[in-house]
Amino acid sequence: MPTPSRPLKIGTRGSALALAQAHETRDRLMAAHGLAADAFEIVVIKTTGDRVTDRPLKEIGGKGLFTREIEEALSAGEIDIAVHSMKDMPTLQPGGLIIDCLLPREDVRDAFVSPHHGSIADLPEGAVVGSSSLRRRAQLAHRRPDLQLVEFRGNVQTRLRKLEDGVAQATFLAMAGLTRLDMLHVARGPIDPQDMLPAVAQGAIGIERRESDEAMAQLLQPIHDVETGQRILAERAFLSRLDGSCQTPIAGLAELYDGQLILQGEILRPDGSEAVRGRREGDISDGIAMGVDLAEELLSRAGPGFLAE
Ligand SMILES: NCc1[nH]cc(CCC(=O)O)c1CC(=O)O
Repeated sequence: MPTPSRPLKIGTRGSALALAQAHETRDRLMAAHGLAADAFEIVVIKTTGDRVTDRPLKEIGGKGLFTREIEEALSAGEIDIAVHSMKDMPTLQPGGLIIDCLLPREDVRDAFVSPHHGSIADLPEGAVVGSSSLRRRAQLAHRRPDLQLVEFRGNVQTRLRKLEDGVAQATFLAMAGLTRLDMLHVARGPIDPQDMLPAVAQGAIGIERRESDEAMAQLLQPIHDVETGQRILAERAFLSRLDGSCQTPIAGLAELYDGQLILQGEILRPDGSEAVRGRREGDISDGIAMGVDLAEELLSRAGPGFLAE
């Protein structure tokens, strides 16, 4: 347990969104345990993904671009917990580390952002759309093959400036990130998940700890959201069976209705020429099996080589 002489160290990236997520985690821990802010220290860690901003993410390659340095600090005991966007997390954590605490999930949807157009359907033929997300690029190309796609990296402010400068007519951002940054006003609105199925774990914050750290497990337990955990488990089982890397356009969303789990998944060719989509419905306790099963169905319908572009 944190004491005034030894604050609990929360590791995070330094982006505005990452800091908002670290603060949300700290605030929930403060409320759950009646602790003051000075019982915590937020430790900002620069990752490879933060350092290299001039190249598309897929060129830098490798898993955990935004997480490796943070996990190294956690393993070394330099921090006590790490706060992550689950969307950016590889399906397997390094030995000795575990994520078994998920905060209540935010809006899972993507947002359409554009200065002059209200929706994807409103975009004129041949319009330029900026996105560095392989999934969003493939989904958009599938639906609107006439549009032109350009790489769009950088933080929210950078991307908005590019829109103002006319580099592109539209882009996409996660509703969750905009909400947490109090920037929902920049969005035209959310995109229905049936039109653009979100990334696996979009909108979910996960808290990683050392597996051996029982005191931390107890401290985190009251802020864990069980339903979010069940949904993320099914989505990540789906992703894991697809061996999803950041080179592959994959979307997945689990929702709970009346104690039933509904899982939707989609894989696409990077150029959007083909999309394969499926759905499973079952008992909440079968989430992992449903994820694996849906992945296998999509793989077999897609045929060999679909994901290896
Ligand atoms: N890959 C970057 C990233 N990781 C998590 C979010 C948004 C917040 C979330 O989905 O939890 C974003 C930005 C975006 O997609 O707009």
